[in-house]
Amino acid sequence: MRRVEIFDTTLRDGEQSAGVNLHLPEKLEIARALVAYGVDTIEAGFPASSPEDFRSVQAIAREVRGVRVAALARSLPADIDAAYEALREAEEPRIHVFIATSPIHMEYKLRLSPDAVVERAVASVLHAKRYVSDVEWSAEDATRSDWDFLVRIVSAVIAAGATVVNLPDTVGYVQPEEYAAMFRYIMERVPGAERVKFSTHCHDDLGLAVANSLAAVRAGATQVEGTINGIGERAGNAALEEIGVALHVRRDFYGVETGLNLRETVRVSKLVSRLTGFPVPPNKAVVGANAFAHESGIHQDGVLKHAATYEIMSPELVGLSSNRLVLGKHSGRHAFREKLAELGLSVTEAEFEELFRAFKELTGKKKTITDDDILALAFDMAHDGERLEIASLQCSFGSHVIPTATVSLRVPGEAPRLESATGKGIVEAVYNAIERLVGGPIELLDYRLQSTSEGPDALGEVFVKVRWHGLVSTGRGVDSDVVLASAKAYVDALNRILIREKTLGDRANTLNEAGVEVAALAPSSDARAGDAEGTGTRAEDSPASGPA
Ligand SMILES: CC(=O)SCCNC(=O)CCNC(=O)[C@H](O)C(C)(C)COP(=O)(O)OP(=O)(O)OC[C@H]1O[C@@H](n2cnc3c(N)ncnc32)[C@H](O)[C@@H]1OP(=O)(O)O
Ligand SMILES: CC(C)C(=O)C(=O)O
Repeated sequence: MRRVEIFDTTLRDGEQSAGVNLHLPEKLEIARALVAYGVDTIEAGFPASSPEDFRSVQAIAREVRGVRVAALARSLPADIDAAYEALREAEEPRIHVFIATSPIHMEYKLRLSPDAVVERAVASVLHAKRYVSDVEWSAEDATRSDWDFLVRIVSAVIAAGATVVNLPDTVGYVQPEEYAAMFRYIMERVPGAERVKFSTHCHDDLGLAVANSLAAVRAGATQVEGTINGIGERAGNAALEEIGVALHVRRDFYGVETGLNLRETVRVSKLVSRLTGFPVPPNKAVVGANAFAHESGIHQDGVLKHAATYEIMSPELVGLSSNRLVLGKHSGRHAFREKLAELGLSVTEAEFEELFRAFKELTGKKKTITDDDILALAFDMAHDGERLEIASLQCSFGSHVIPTATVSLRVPGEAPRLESATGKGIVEAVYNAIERLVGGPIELLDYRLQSTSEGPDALGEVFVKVRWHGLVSTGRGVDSDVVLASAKAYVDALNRILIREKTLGDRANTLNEAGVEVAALAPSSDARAGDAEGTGTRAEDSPASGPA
């Protein structure tokens, strides 16, 4: 198979993304990850552009081994001198010189005639050749250049010693067939074309960067340039992870191979996303969070029967441990049954149908259905009414009173329990009272309050995350009164923990973050009577012990 080299320019063109500024330690970390990913060349920067870029290229050239390191330079002696200085200690240095060849760039930007551009291009290659044997030459804006002019200038730079000829689609303008035709046209007419590598470098202004790169490979290009996650100037560059996987999955079509270690794909993508602060969209090909997630019933059924029905590559190929079946409103019975089995819930056929109906109904109210939601549905079905519930709530708070809450809690199989407590705020007072009622300690890990809609009749919606009995759970409460919504959310989270303990039994311990043994609901206690925030009040009718 023909070998296609991968030229990564995440640290040069990728860093040209508006809003990205990578510091040296971050660049070194990315460079090392790129070596593990198996790229052939890392374009480490543009040394003449700033002392910081110079130092980064120098450090990568000095410290990163097992890869070719390239540095960019304009067709100016000083730029080329700086590139060489920075690359001096590289194992395999490459100087990358460029000049624009399109009429618009030559006339308005460079203010040079085509003859002068050819002269500068040749002089820059000759200058770089004094330092290194490996010189890449790029025709900036090649795709808006005259093809015969490209034949002329490419012939001249090859004669001057260029080892790689890059024909970039600098402004993301070209179409796949057109780009392929351009490569063929030039490669067929340039003397010595067989001695050099032809390279593609595409931008994504029309969303075609990857398609154009692949079209050039079909036409004979032997080097592909791009960036991880497709970051780069304007709409970005061609996404290397997509190209790498496309060339592998469709090797029957392209007949080429790369040196990429595809199992590093997700790892390097995540690293670049984290260090650049550019999130990867969930629907992004290959590395998006949903790239191997299936939500609709027909797809989930197919994947459960044979993954290849809806997956053209395995998640393991790119370094993921498995695909994901996401339960949502489009899911069907096969996936739901699989989830129940995964959660260790065994139900009769009639119960299954009832649960499935309840699940479908829930998808109309909630965007994401979690394992806890399924457990709660199963528990509700099996133990109708066996839940903690706020029976009543009385609050006293204001600008000059200590916030105090009295909560009456319905506990399965008992008379309601009653407790009062104070807090720094009224919600804390409510939570302290509930903690006394069920037996703490309960740790509040997160609390969020939002409105369900706009306008005066909007409801307060509270989300909490708590740790109790060593288990962590979220809870949700909705009410026109935000304090009551807060109480409901807290109790909902506690119910979910109780459900997990009851439904999963021993398996709950595998979910037990703290490794603490799961306890039964503790008796209502005055254990915190001396607590600075507690009133110590204990209702007379509180039972001595709670349900097992
Ligand atoms: C398509 C690409 O991605 S090319 C790489 C683009 N990357 C960058 O530009 C990032 C780094 N750039 C920089 O830090 C700065 O632009 C520098 C340091 C390189 C130059 O800064 P300045 O000297 O202030 O020039 P400025 O950026 O304003 O203008 C660019 C100059 O380079 C010239 N130029 C552009 N390309 C080339 C080239 N390939 N060869 C020679 N000269 C060039 C322009 O004509 C212009 O020259 P002028 O000042 O005589 O009109
Ligand atoms: C310098 C060249 C390779 C470039 O980045 C472009 O044309 O987009």
